[in-house]
Amino acid sequence: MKTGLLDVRGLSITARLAHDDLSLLAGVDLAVGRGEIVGVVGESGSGKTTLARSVVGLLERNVRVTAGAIELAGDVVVAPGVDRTDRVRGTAVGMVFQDASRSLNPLMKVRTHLAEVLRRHVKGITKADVERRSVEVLEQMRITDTKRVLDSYPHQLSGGLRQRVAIGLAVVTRPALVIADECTTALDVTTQTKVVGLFRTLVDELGIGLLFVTHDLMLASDLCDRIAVMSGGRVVEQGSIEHVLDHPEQEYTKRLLAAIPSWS
Ligand SMILES: Nc1ncnc2c1ncn2[C@@H]1O[C@H](COP(=O)(O)OP(=O)(O)OP(=O)(O)O)[C@@H](O)[C@H]1O
Repeated sequence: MKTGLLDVRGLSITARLAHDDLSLLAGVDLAVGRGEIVGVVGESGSGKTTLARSVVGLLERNVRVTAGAIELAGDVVVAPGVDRTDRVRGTAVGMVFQDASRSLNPLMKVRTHLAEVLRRHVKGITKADVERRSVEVLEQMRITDTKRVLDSYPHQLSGGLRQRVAIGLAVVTRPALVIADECTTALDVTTQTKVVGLFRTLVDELGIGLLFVTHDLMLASDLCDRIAVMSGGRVVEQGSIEHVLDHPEQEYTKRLLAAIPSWS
C-alpha cells in the first residue's frame, strides 16, 4: 500500500439525528498514493459518499468527525474539531461528482467555468495564461474541438463531453488528489469506458492519486490498482484488485462478486 498522499486513519463519523446519534463511518483506514487509483466499492448506504465528502469537507451540518484523522501529504486536514479542508478543496484536491450537469452552471460557457476556477486558485494569472491552460486541460481530456467546447454552454454538449469538462475543471488547478464519486454512473456503457480510460491516462500522465467511488465492482476492477470494500460504515476488506477479486476473504465481498452476472 502506497501512503504519503491521502491517509485516512481510524476515521469515525457520526450524524446527529433528532433523538439519537447514527454512526456513518467507524474506524476507516484508507491510503492513496501518488499515481495510484484506489476504488471504494460497496452497496448503497455503506458509507462511500460520506468517506469521499469527508476528505473535502463537504459533509452535512448534522455530521461530525468523532475519531481518527485525514492527512494530506502529511498534514492533518480533518480530525475531531479540526477542519482545514477549505485550504485544499479545489486546489490540492479536485472533485468530480455523479452529475456533471449539476456541477456546471447552465448559464456559463465552459470558458467561463475554467477561467473562474483558474482565477480563484492561481493568484495573478494573466488572461493569456487562462486561455492557454483552458485549452491545455481540454486537450488533456482528449477533446479535439477545444474552441467549440470552450464557447459552448453545458447543455450544448453531450453527457460524455460534459463529464470530461467536469473532470477538466477538477484537474485544471493541478491537484495532487482527485476524488470521483459515482462520476460515471449517469453515463452509458461506451461513454463510461472512455471516461475510465481517460482517468487511467490522467493518473499515469500527471501522477495524481485518484479515489474512485463506485457501486460497480466490475468498473472498479477495470480501473483501480487497489480497492476498499465498504459495508455498514466500515472497510471490511482492502488490497490489490487481483487479491480482493480473486481471493475475497469476506462473505460480503463474495456476495458482491456473486451479484456480477459475468463473474465466475
Ligand atoms: N447527514 C446525514 N444524516 C443522517 N444520515 C445520513 C447522513 N448522511 C448519510 N447518512 C446515512 O449514512 C449512510 C451512508 O450514506 P452514504 O451516502 O455515505 O452511502 P453510500 O455508500 O455512498 O450510498 P449510495 O451509493 O447510495 O450513495 C446511509 O444510510 C445514509 O442514509
